[in-house]
Amino acid sequence: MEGAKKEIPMIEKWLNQHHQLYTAATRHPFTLSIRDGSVELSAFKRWLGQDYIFVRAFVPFVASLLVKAWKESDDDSDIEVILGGVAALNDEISWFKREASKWSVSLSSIVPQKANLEYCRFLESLMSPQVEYTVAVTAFWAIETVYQESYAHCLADGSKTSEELKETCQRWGNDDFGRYCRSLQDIANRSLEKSPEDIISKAEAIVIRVLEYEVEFWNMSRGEN
Ligand SMILES: Cc1ncc(CN)c(N)n1
Repeated sequence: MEGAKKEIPMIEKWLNQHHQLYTAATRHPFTLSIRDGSVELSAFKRWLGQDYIFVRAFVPFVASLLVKAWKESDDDSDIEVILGGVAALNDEISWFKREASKWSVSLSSIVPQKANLEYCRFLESLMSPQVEYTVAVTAFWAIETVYQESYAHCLADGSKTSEELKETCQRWGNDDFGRYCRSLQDIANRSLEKSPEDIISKAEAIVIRVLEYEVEFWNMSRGEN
């Protein structure tokens, strides 16, 4: 008997179609330099300070996503997965403060760079109630996954990551964070599957923008913008 042909989930399709951009975000020269042990400490510190600012802006975005999940999702477990993300962010903020003090980075005097401000403004635009849950949860998957893929690669076979940066890589590269990102991917795929064409196109455009913003974000570590 011939079995029903299974459709390729939307996110897998996009990862194939936008492979080059996805690789630019998840195999960026900054994280590759962490992986090969050649990273400049000044670049790492620049990233650390900028990311602290980003993470603070990320919290209200995730809070808005919880509201959308509560109103629009047909699966109660979505809220639990997203709440797990909020808990991880709570830990992340404490970790940034500890890590900044370890490297003598003064978080109160960090000036957000242009790429960071633009990314935070983009996050704010996604908080609008007009942005559908499907679009926002797909953006959330992309944002979290870029860090997961990038930092997991810094710990994978053949890496020469220094001992002092391994904890940073573990934060996003660990298996639990990987499972959490796969749960977000499942949520996004399920939500996309039920969505009309215009929402699917909107979500795809947002994923492309997230990947571009992530590349620009890593670029800041070079200190050029
Ligand atoms: C820019 C950026 N993107 C993603 C993450 C992962 N929460 C982060 N901390 N910073």
